[in-house]
Amino acid sequence: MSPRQHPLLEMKTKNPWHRPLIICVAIVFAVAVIGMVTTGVIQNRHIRQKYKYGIVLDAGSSHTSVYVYQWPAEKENNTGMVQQTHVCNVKGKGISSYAGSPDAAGSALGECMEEARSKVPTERQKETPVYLGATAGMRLLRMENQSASDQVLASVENFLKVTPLSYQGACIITGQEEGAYGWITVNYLGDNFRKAQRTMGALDLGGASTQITFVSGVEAQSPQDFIHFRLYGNEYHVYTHSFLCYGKDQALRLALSHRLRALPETTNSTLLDHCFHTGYRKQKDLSDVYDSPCVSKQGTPTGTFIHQGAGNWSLCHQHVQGLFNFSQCAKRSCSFNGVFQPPLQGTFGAFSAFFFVMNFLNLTSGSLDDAKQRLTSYCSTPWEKIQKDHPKVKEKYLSEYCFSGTYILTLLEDGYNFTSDTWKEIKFIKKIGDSDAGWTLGYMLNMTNMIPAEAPDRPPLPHSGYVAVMVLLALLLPGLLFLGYRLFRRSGSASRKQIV
Ligand SMILES: Nc1ncnc2c1ncn2[C@@H]1O[C@H](COP(=O)(O)OP(=O)(O)O)[C@@H](O)[C@H]1O
Ligand SMILES: [Ca+2]
Repeated sequence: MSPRQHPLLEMKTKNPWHRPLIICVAIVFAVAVIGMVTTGVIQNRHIRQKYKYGIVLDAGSSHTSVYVYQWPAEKENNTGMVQQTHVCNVKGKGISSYAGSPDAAGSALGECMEEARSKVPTERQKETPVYLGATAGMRLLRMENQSASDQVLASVENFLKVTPLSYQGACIITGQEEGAYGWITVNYLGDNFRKAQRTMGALDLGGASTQITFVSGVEAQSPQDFIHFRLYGNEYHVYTHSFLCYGKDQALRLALSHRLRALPETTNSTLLDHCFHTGYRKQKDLSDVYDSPCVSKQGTPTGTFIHQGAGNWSLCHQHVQGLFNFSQCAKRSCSFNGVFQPPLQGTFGAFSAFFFVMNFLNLTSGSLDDAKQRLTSYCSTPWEKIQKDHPKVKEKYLSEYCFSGTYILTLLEDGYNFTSDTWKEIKFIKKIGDSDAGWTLGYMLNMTNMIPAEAPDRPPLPHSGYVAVMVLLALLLPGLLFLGYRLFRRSGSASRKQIV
């Protein structure tokens, strides 16, 4: 008998699981899966593309840099999310050099501000905060001439106020803030706060001041040198000290003034300098040395002198040591000039001029003894050869690297008390990831309240993980249904066969 003729089989082939129905169900499932996958992907991309922006101007003693930061709008309290996307170095000197023509200080920022603005999408510009922080150059100008410093600040303020960005203020930050924000930057970028892991100390060397900042377990001897932070639910007891006049440019002036004192007061006398290369010879203005509150002077020395190199590292080292006072220390332990410093603890990130100089001299790795040996040979290299070997390096920097390298070794070893053993704990760094190490990022994080005192509540899965799980489930579900259907069919046809 043919199956067609069997009445029971006739009934089976007409059950609700007909082919058209299966096709319909399959289409609906396929559409649902495509819908879920698309939603997941679009949702994810949407979040990744929505950024917020912030701009910080670092008005240093030697020059101004404009930093642009960006972070995903919905993740601003997650550490590691803020990144530097652009930096622009303003042409010319630092804003404090405009003391004689304050009106020009603001407009000098024009090109870089335009460049920075172009990095921010137009629709975000109105809400993008702009901060200007001035450091030691302006601290010195304020000490010398408060009204000139006020006028320079007013000039940059007037300029920044009229940009389409959200101007938040221009101020001279304290040395303590400069140190603390540098420390926040390196530890934020290292993700040390969120992971509650050991923090890294921060060493910043500028032209007019230098900062040392690290976590210390020692009780505060001088409370003004300690700051307390509560970040992501953890407590940090941080020592920080800023030495005004101990940036490398002011230290060089101080060193020159010490040597000049020993010279006869006739004009154009020759100053033999062991921190400069043999063959280096330049006529300089005395005012270039003395025009600073960091250098003590009697009267206002005018005229010129001949600055002549005599490249000898150990004599230069001795001379540089003379810039520090190591004898007086009324506290338990000191760095120099009677300033309390607890024992060094942990690793240190050394940036800004610490990095520029040590990187140029190829001294970012190796031991302290190696560094001294290499510097000895570098300082004794004739100026002519140095120039020939580095034709593209700015002459001012090039002529000063022997002094700057010697100053850095002396500051770190004799000043801050690093030893041959602890030398390896110093990492000379320029950037962490894409962001420069420096105080600006920490400053912006603080001003925008982007580091919470308590760890934010987090969903158990990161967003990408959540999307991945959802997509996986969406793909698995129809597969399982199809499998179930096949099993159901198979058992159905088995029972039909039995009936047949
Ligand atoms: N390529 C370089 N080589 C050597 N020194 C550099 C280089 N670039 C910048 N510097 C120095 O880094 C220092 C930066 O200091 P700056 O931030 O302007 O001052 P401060 O922080 O004291 O206000 C200056 O002494 C500047 O000359
Ligand atoms: Ca600086």
